[in-house]
Amino acid sequence: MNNHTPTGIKTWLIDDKEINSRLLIGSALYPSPDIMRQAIEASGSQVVTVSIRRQNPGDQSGQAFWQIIQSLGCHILPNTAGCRNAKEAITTAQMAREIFGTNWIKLEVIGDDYTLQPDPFDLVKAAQALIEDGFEVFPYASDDLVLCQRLVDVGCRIVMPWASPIGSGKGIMNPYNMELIRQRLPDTTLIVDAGIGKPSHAAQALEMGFDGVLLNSAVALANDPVKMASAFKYAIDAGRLGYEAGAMPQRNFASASTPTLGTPFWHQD
Ligand SMILES: CC(=O)[C@@H](O)[C@H](O)COP(=O)(O)O
Repeated sequence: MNNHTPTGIKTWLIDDKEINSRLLIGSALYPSPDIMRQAIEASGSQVVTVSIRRQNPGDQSGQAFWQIIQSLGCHILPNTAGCRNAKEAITTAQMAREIFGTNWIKLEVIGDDYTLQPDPFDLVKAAQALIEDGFEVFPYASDDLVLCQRLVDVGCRIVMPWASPIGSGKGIMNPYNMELIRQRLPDTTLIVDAGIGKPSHAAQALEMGFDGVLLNSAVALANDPVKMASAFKYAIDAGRLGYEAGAMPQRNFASASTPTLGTPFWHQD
């Protein structure tokens, strides 16, 4: 089977689904539903996260939005955005499963309103309960190694540490923490979720060996969301190719790239 995309990027698996793009994209904050559609198409993403608390496909108000999402043919990743404890998140996830017909859930349990930092205690509690209930849980976590490990311990096959707070656009705040999480959880699918502001931030995440990136604000709030979505597509492919190619080791000293030994050719007889 040829598992390469036209750009040379290998396909990968999320759960049992074969996916071409390593970009997962949000569906909020766009200037209009049509710009959202164009941006998602330009991004090449095949996984779109939707908030059940903000956009109910059963409501008349959400009908146009939902029709666009369905027409894209992407995998839907419902999220529990806005939930502030395990009980709310579990109930929201169960509603999402019925409405969207998927066992995938992006689990958000917010612990602090200012930073939108996840509540680590209720996050692990909710993740465990949802996994026992048959969900594929995509937990939004901070860049804390022990929290990510606990999520794996309770059965998460995917963990999504933040780069920086949601909507901040600051990129990877703590590269050391992120490198540690990648090294210590080599068998876990790790997706950087939140805080990505520029295509170079996303490329950096992929170069570090993260399996994918989930973002929303950087595209939706760009001056030209469609062009920015396209920029992220190329950046993510570049970052992944760079990771697969294996970067040269860094050195603290210079090493001439042009050898200067021997006689210049114009002095040779
Ligand atoms: C849409 C969504 O799920 C966000 O909550 C997600 O965490 C992305 O964050 P950014 O908007 O910072 O990319």
